[in-house]
Amino acid sequence: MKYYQMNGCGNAFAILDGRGEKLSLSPEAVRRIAKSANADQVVSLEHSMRGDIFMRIWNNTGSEVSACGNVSRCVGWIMMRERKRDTIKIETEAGLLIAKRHGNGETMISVDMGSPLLKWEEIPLAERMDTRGIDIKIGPIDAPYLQLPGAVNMGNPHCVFFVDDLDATDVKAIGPLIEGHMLFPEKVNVGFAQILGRDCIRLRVWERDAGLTKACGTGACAAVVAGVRKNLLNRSCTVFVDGGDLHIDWRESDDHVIMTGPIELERQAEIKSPASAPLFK
Ligand SMILES: N[C@@H](CCC[C@H](N)C(=O)O)C(=O)O
Repeated sequence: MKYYQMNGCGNAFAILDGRGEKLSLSPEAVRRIAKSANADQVVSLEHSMRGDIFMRIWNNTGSEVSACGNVSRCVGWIMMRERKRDTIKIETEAGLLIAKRHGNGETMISVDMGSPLLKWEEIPLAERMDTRGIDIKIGPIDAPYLQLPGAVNMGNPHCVFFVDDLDATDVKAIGPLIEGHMLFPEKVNVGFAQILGRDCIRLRVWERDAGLTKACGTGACAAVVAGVRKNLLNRSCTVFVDGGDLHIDWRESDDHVIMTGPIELERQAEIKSPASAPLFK
């Protein structure tokens, strides 16, 4: 089976091509592969009835998830190379994604991430609330230093705080507190965005079940959607993450969010089984 180590803006992945055999990974196997590859997420590729490929995704702690923006670009690139095409349909548990090569750049890929889900029950939240600014405050009750994060589902749940100074924000302390907050029955990815201009933000994301990563693609989409809904941002926006830049377009014409960014192939090998993935290292 083919095995890849790739990253999208520094968000690191171990990708196993399980199309040749029935690949079923236990949470323990996922954790072991992720640890040995130093990956944030582990992905298996399977045959698809609806698209060119089916992509199954796990966080490095072993939980299965329906969406991952950065790995969608990586899988799109693998399939573009295999099929010698510039457009690929990727089936996920959250629906069908279309990946396209962007411009002439071999490794710049755009993915149509579909429409954001914005109703409270779609996030999901535990109770009815205006998702443009949900009722969470951090700090003293009469002078919170962070409050009213926007909530957005991009195939996975996100909440996004807009902060004055990202470097002064303790993402590693606040992230886990909010990740498991009782308002989020499925837990949540927690974004911290600093506005640099109406078309430009800096973003760090404490990812659900994976911790702080160098980039979160769905997090970047969610941050722009949340910023537009608060009238802080334009619909077309550059997002500076710790591992690079992503460009996000929340299209007015069809409500779809288009994410564009780079991918990098770090290593590739033929392995006998998932158990031999660590030997590759
Ligand atoms: N790195 C991702 C998101 C991965 C899933 C997330 N941790 C979750 O549990 O929802 C991205 O690029 O979108």
